[in-house]
Amino acid sequence: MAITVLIQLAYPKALSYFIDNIGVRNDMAWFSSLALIMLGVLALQAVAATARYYIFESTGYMIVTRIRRQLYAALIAQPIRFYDKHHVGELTNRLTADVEILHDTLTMGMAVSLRCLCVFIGGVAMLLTISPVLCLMLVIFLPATLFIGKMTGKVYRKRASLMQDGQAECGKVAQEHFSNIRLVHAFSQQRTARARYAGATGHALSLSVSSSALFALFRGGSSFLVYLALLGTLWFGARLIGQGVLSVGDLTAFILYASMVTEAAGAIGEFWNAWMRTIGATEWIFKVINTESAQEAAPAGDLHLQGRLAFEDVVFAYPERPDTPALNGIDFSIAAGETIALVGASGAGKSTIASLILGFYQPERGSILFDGVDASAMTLAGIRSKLAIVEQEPSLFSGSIFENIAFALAERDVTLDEVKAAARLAYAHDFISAFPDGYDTVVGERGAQLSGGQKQRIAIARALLRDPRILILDEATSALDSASELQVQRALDTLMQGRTTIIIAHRFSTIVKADRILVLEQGRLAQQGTHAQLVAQQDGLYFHLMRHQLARAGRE
Ligand SMILES: Nc1ncnc2c1ncn2[C@@H]1O[C@H](COP(=O)(O)OP(=O)(O)OP(=O)(O)O)[C@@H](O)[C@H]1O
Repeated sequence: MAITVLIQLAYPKALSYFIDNIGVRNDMAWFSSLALIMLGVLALQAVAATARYYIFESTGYMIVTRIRRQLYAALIAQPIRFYDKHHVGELTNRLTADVEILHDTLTMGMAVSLRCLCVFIGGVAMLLTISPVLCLMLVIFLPATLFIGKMTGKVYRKRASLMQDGQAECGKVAQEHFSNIRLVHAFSQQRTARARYAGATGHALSLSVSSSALFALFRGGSSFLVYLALLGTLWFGARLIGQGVLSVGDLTAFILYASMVTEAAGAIGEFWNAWMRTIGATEWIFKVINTESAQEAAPAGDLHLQGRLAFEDVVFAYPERPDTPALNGIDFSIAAGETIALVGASGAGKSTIASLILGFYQPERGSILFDGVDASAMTLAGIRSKLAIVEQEPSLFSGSIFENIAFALAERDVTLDEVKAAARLAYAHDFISAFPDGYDTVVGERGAQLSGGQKQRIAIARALLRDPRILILDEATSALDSASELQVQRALDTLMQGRTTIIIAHRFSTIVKADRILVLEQGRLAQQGTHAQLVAQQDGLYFHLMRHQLARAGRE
């Protein structure tokens, strides 16, 4: 950068020397060698500019990648309540678009403004050496340009933050419709989807357009001031030449330096605006990176659990609905190896109990105990290393079947033999082996290339590989065909053997088989006992629920 700036600054002076000697020297060979020297210098400048461009661009990419990784790590570490507030589409947009803004500012913006600052300082020094009197002309206009830049910069910063929020909203709307594309088509909601996206992009557009108006005003105003300054210099310079104080070459050099300096001042002002825009747009990123939860979670440690679990007077409300407790004074204990069915109407709090066991949220009051020890006295990673969940709609990643099963163990590499052993126990080995690529079969996004029963058996194999002490099963409400159902049930029976199991149960057969049933009603524990004990209480909620379920089964 130093080379390019020095050459840029030397150029008008050389030109002035050239012009003033045209009339004095009449030696073509001298002119030719001077022109050759200038050509060489210009070539050197081109090489230096290329190197500068490369260094800034590549450094910018490295910084942006680093920030993107830090943001991703911070997002992944955020507690589940963060994801209740922020939509996936919004977050992916922040990860790409917001971070990208940094790249432009950090690369060309930074390179240009640093160069401009050097050119500005050097140019002012050259102007002063040529004619301090003429400099007065510029002194009147420069502060005005800088002032405009500073004022607009402040407004930009606020606007940029709003603009990025608008873009994030667009990402959220798009992602929501893409991920529910089957539903959108099935309900012929393409037009609504288009309208919602048009609404979101329209809002983002109006924010961008009003920012462009501000930018245009800044550009127009500062370029008017620049030309006004040059015109004044020309007028005043002509008078100085008439008085014999200044040569034509000096005035030419002065004008070149003056335009260099004003251009540099304008570019610095523009960079200032861009910088403010970047700060505004990236405020959110750094806020997330610096949150406490973004810090590395405590390691799992070597926790030994038998699998006893207890809730003691647990009260909990979701952060989004602080005034409506989802659980209210829940009290129960489960012995190691016991199978518990959680039953209750929709919204009674079954999934919330599972979320609290998994440490997705912390109780507001009361405690959760593992083997008699309060969960708050253990590390979350330690507790989770002893837990596994099989979801209602098993989540699979778009990688291979091997990767999806091996996902169970984050802390160490898993061998193919271990994965195969888990798949065999989950009755999944046969169908996996029947695929041409076996365990390397790619399952498609969210496991789209597998049947419901196959996905469930892969999820069961994953849980088996984890070898948990406590197992949480969210029973699928949608029925599989009977052959598939049988295989899934056999796989589940293997998985549950010797483990404490909490089932969010929907099927009669599962509920009846459980060692104990916890009946929930609007966040409270209404009843608990075995099936036989509970059906005996004919005025109880369980009796009512079962009658309802059996009547429905009869109708089906
Ligand atoms: N993330 C959330 N934010 C705010 N409220 C929530 C959230 N998840 C659930 N709730 C509310 O908490 C209450 C208990 O919900 P929960 O999902 O535990 O019920 P459930 O018994 O599992 O229901 P279902 O059988 O329908 O899955 C409900 O009133 C529900 O609306």
